[in-house]
Amino acid sequence: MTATVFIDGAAGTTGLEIADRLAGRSEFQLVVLDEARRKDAAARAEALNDADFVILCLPDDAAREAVAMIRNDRTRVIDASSAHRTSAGWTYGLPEVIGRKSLASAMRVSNPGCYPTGFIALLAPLVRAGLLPADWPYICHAVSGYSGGGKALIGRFEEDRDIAFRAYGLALGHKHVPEMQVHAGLSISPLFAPAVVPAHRGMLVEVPLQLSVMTGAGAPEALRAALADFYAGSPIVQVLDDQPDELLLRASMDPVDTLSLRVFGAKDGSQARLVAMLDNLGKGASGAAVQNLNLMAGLEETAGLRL
Ligand SMILES: NC(=O)C1=CN([C@@H]2O[C@H](COP(=O)(O)OP(=O)(O)OC[C@H]3O[C@@H](n4cnc5c(N)ncnc54)[C@H](OP(=O)(O)O)[C@@H]3O)[C@@H](O)[C@H]2O)C=CC1
Ligand SMILES: CC(=O)N[C@@H](CCC(=O)OP(=O)(O)O)C(=O)O
Repeated sequence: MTATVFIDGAAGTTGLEIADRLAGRSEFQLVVLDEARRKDAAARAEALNDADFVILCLPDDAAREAVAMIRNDRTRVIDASSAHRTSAGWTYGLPEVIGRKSLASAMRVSNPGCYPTGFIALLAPLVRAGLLPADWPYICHAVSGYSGGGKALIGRFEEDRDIAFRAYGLALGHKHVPEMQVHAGLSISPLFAPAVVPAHRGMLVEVPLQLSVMTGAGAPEALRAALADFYAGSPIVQVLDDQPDELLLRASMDPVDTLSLRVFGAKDGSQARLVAMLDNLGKGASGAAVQNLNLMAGLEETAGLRL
């Protein structure tokens, strides 16, 4: 049977990439509101209540409003915004970490933030395994392509070609910090230092570790082996054991829905750098939404993905 899918916010950056990944899929029929009606509350309420699946690709407040407009107990929701990522009653849509079975019956799924996807994928398995402490003040550095900020940031970077690097979140308390703490299983809020580079897509998320002063922490090789073991068999998350001298984000990067994890270690084992690379619009947003939709619909999780 064909399930109907309504993307609320379909004209935005994430919505368009989800529609790309669903194009040609016979299992789903996309419901599209034309330009004149896509922000019309009555038209949206009707589409939200008629669809089998709704994917919210909206700013947080509009996502909360959309959820409130659903007046039935049948429509299943994937919210790409950060409105519900630590909310009770919502399943966090990182299947590799929370378990694929949780997605199968979930009615409300919160798609992870792009940066938290890398951070949580690196830390959650290691904290769970006792190879890294839960009570540690972790720091996360990250750089993102400008599409991570949606239409507004794309417009800004495409207008001002002179921006070479944009450090932001300088007031601390970035909106991703709560989900990073909760879903990595940390008792201390991590310090998050994000930046944007003049590339459309792609991101690198790093957690540097002073292992020698972290009581009970595993050696870099043990951390790498534990991640490889945890993600063994995943078609999407790859744990690489190459040790390149540099990691490059390319401005010409094509869309991709994989997530690559690496552990770099000092020769004496005293320090390590955990590094995740992903496409903010792939596993960081639209690819993850389609993976979650597949699992919710009981389909192969990689259907339609760019692997
Ligand atoms: N970009 C990324 O890499 C990621 C984005 N996300 C999240 O996904 C969500 C969408 O982000 P993104 O696609 O980047 O943002 P965009 O700004 O590119 O798109 C948002 C879309 O929502 C539309 N919109 C805003 N308010 C309403 C409303 N009340 N009713 C209907 N449509 C509305 C906008 O309309 P208009 O076109 O008129 O402005 C726009 O088309 C956000 O919550 C974002 O934080 C999550 C992970 C990564
Ligand atoms: C480069 C950039 O601006 N990135 C966005 C995060 C993108 C993302 O993960 O989306 P959510 O807002 O849904 O969490 C930011 O830092 O706010």
